[in-house]
Amino acid sequence: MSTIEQIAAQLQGYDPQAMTADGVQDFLARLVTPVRDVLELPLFEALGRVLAADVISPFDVPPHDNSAMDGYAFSGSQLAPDAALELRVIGTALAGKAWQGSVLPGQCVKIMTGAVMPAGLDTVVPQEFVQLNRSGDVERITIPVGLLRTGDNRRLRGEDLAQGKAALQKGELLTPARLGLAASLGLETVKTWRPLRVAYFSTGDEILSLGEAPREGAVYDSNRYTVFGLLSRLGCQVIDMGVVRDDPALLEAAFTDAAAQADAIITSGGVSVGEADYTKAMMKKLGDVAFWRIAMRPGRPMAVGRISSIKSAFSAYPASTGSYGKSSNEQGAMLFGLPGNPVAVMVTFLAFVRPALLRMMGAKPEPTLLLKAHSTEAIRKKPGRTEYQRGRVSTAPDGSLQVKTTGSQGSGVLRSMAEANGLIVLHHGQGNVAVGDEVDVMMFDGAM
Ligand SMILES: Nc1nc2c(c(=O)[nH]1)N[C@H]1C(S)=C(S)[C@@H](COP(=O)(O)OP(=O)(O)OC[C@H]3O[C@@H](n4cnc5c(N)ncnc54)[C@H](O)[C@@H]3O)O[C@H]1N2
Ligand code: MOO
Repeated sequence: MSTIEQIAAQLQGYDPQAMTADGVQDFLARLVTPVRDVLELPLFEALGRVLAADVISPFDVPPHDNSAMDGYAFSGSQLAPDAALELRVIGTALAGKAWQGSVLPGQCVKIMTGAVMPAGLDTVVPQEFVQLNRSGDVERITIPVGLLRTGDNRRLRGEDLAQGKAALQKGELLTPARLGLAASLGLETVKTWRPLRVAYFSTGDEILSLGEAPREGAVYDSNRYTVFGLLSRLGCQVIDMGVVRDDPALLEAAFTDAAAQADAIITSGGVSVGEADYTKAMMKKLGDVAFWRIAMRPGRPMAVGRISSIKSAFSAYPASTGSYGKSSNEQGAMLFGLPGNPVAVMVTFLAFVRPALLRMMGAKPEPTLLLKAHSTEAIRKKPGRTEYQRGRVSTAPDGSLQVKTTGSQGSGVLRSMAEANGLIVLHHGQGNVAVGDEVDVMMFDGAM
């Protein structure tokens, strides 16, 4: 049994001609396998990579008890419930330099934010809370009654992170905050999974590459540019293979070449029922591929599977950024055969390909965050399919979120996609939307 057949057999009621959006996600989650090669990267090169191992804190953070305020450190056991506390100031503790000496009852030390707490002291009174009395060289403070409790304004050693504990976990994407956290532990490098290499090409005789003269019935290729952008935002290494004509020999060369170098291949076009389409036939010949009709709009037809990596003698398509060697995927490269229509490409990428690639990158799977916004207009929707409508979320005068579609929802209309900041997700069972109804929105956020 092929892998596709095996997964199909595990799923109840699998029907390639009637897939739901949820069913596609479930299938893909079973089909993809994560990369295995680990790279140890300096922090400046690790942004957007996925951790291949927990980051263990080599010490307590903060390393000492320290003050959270500019003020006076003292022993809180002297606080009385019914009397102000008067203390004599015997020195100053600066940040970066521990204060030496012992502090007796009735004494305190002026302290700066971040400075190490002097031995035996556990409480800090912020300077604006005290009354300062000076007589000659002697400084005294009075702390009003009822203002503080023992331990106030002191940050405890190990309060952020305890030595030996995981500060970051395997499978987490390295965000700016996580890079900062790793740096705060003094770590110069982190272990990450190697980046994914993704090859993509557009198919169709009517597709022009930029620089070609316009001709009747032909359109400029936009899909390679949107796919390039979406992949780059994900931190993938992209391999642009151009436009491939609807010719069996050219298609075979493109697929086998892509499979030999990439972890995944993304194509657009040729997955519907058009007559002069060799694309589907070639996918079938070279791989283990399912052809789906998905109950969704846009993005109805899609092909998914693996293309076996027959080694080509040489590659005409070197990786455009860096090189981490050949694909190590013995099972062949994942294939995502997206429909040709420009918006269908982007929607199927965001809904299905992106989560699948994140899994391949070794990232911990996280459900897509949907936020709720009130629709400013009525939207017609038939139950029985998932619709992704291009919309713009904004803040309503009452401070709540509202969303409006950005015009024509035709699956070739990129302008309304370019104006949108998210996709309104009208779920499978959902019907018409009335003005003011709450709808779910998948925000583009960092994805595009
Ligand atoms: N009888 C049926 N016809 C169609 C069906 C169907 O179910 N039954 N599905 C429709 C849907 S939905 C879509 S989407 C398309 C998908 O067809 P293909 O994947 O075979 O794509 P093409 O026919 O090659 O192209 C569709 C459309 O998109 C334009 N295109 C293609 N590639 C690019 C590109 N790289 N840059 C810009 N534009 C591109 C192409 O010119 C066509 O206009 O099939 C429907 N038909
Ligand atoms: O749904 Mo097709 O994928 O409309 O353009």
